[in-house]
Amino acid sequence: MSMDEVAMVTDDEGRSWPVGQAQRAAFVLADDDRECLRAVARGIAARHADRPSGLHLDDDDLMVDCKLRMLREGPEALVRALTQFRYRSNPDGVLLLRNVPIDDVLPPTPEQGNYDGDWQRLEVATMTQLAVMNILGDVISYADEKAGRIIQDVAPVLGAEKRQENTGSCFLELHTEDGFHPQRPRFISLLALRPDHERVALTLASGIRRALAGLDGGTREVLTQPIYRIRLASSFVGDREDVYAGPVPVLSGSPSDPELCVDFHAMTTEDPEGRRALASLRRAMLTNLVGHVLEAGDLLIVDNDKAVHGRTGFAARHDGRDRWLRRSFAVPDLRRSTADRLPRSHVHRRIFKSRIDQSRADRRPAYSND
Ligand SMILES: O=C(O)CCC(=O)C(=O)O
Ligand SMILES: [Fe+2]
Repeated sequence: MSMDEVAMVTDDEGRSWPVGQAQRAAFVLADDDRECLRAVARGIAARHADRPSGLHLDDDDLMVDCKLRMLREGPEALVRALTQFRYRSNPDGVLLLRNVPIDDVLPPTPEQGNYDGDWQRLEVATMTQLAVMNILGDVISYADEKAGRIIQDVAPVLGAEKRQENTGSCFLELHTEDGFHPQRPRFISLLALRPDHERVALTLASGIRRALAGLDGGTREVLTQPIYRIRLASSFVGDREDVYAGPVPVLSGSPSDPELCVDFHAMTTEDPEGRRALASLRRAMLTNLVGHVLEAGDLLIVDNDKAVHGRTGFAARHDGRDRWLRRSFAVPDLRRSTADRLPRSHVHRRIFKSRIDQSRADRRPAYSND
């Protein structure tokens, strides 16, 4: 799509919304900076070449190395842009990096949504993403989700088309990532290895800084009340539909520049005013959408405190060349979750245990379905 073109998005209620270009917040790496970053990634990979596959990437020393090498040898303009985004965010709450290095030869898109091959076959993409995330914050993952993988795969899974999670391929409603989690990510990155065949899957985002102007004072006030509950994502609890976190407010922090935690699919409230306020917020956020069809080498960073994100539908072919993104998370301070991680691990322990698990466990999880 060109800079001027405006796409339309139809949500799952059949209403259409215009989409601006996420490219207005794009940072395009110069070719020599891309090659510089590739060399940084390969250097890190070479020093950690012996790491086995599996949960190989969950190691403090690897994260230390990523940060150090990026600061010492990475492209200065990129480190500057990432650091500024960390401090200041921007009106749309997204930063699109383009011309990011990835591996020349890619394995087939994983059919079951998880890449189980050797990480070394994706060493450039893997270490580039970790290098970027280590400038934005402290990398974290969640044991409940995709087995706690530090880098997760986002690919369409046969039979999951209608799911409101990243294995699906229907319209994915706007959401804060893991808004129900006590240590939800501050930043999410989505690095594209392959776009969808027809290049119609628009990754969408909308920033609260823009949407706030569309909300009257009364609505803002209601949204700051802790009256909302969020259903835990199916990626955490499987088919259970009755596990909720909260109550929480939708808006918090500075009244003029608030933080946002919302999910237009999984959030509910019993309060009628609260429901009206949520509907107004959804309209305001859909009025301020930006979107981008992620191409190979595009890395979209979402500020998960300032923006919601989602995706339009697309058709998967299951031919090994379907859309394939890789995702990772960062929090501002890993130490906040010390009690919930093993020493030197960046994987947060499970927050959900089924009733059967609980009868075996001594310690209560943060949420349960009791
Ligand atoms: O597929 C996309 O573009 C976004 C998926 C998503 O919301 C996620 O993986 O968190
Ligand atoms: Fe998401």
